[in-house]
Amino acid sequence: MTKAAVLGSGSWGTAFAKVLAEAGTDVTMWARRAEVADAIANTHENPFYLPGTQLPDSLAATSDHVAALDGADIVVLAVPSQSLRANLEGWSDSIGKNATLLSLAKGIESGSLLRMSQVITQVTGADPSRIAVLSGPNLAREIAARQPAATVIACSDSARAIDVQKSCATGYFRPYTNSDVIGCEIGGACKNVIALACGMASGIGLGENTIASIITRGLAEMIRLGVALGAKPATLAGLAGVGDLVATCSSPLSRNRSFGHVLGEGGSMERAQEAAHGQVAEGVKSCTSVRSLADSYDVEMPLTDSVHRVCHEGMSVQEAVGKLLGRQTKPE
Ligand SMILES: NC(=O)C1=CN([C@@H]2O[C@H](COP(=O)(O)OP(=O)(O)OC[C@H]3O[C@@H](n4cnc5c(N)ncnc54)[C@H](O)[C@@H]3O)[C@@H](O)[C@H]2O)C=CC1
Ligand SMILES: O=C(CO)COP(=O)(O)O
Repeated sequence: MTKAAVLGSGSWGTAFAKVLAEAGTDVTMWARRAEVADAIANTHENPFYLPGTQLPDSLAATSDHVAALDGADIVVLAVPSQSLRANLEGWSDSIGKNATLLSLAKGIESGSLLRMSQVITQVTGADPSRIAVLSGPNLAREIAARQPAATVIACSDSARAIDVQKSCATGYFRPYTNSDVIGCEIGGACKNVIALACGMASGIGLGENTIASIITRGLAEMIRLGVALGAKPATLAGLAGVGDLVATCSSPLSRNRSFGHVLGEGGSMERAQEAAHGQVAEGVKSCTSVRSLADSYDVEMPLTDSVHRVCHEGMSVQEAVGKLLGRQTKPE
């Protein structure tokens, strides 16, 4: 039986641990706070991040990372992007030498501008062939309710991708393998930024034409950056690109879209943060790192730049809209 450790017990870590357990994998979750681990282990619910969802009895939980990692074939990294490095530094020595490291995080590290798989290689020294990424239209609450969805598992080693695929395939969760790690990571990080833009647009009362235009031009930005970094355009036309963009930009369940909506309504960053109830909206930090990454490759990303200006330079959403539409006209 495949054994997995899920490190991070937020909404996606918990929902994905449930998927793994329901696919027949032996799963132990790690939570930073003992009260979260205790609640999962004793009440089979995570009242802090996924209230109301019954978790499988077989799902174990602990706040001791050494115990969670003991014998794990698959190590699922389910903490937010900006805290992955610091966490991994503490976990690295306890990770099995042949374990597959599966990243769930959708962001680009601030400062270093590294993708999550690159952070993992840097901290653990693991060969890139051991690192996999899972990304797709996977809003945690819908997956927890067993609503059908598909996803992508990207790994340069196809045998490992297939092992991970088998560990999480269920009657409602359909993972596809892909060898394009860069494409999946860029899709996941960029769609959060574009979802913030869609939320901002809906917050100031704009309708579906605007949202569709942002999604489509956001996709163009994502493809430009991805291709510059070595991604395949087909990956970004798939579940980890278009698929996740559509889900995140359209759903009120998205934390990024909701965060942008509050800003569009005229709320402050602090108000938007409060409304997120302690959950992460990755695009708020990644808009800056994606923008810097794009700059360093001479890639134009005007929507991403506008999201950065609204979030971090005090530009109003109205001003950002005016600036975007005032740009020189050009061919599609
Ligand atoms: N929630 C969702 O629907 C989905 C989320 N993701 C991605 O998964 C990643 C994790 O997101 P969620 O589980 O949704 O986040 P969350 O905000 O629900 O929970 C974050 C988890 O990380 C922990 N955490 C926060 N800062 C930490 C730190 N410094 N050290 C250790 N643990 C820390 C929290 O205690 C919590 O357990 C993010 O990159 C997100 O973009 C991907 C797909 C779906
Ligand atoms: O990544 C997600 C869906 O695929 C979740 O998006 P949010 O982080 O915006 O909720």
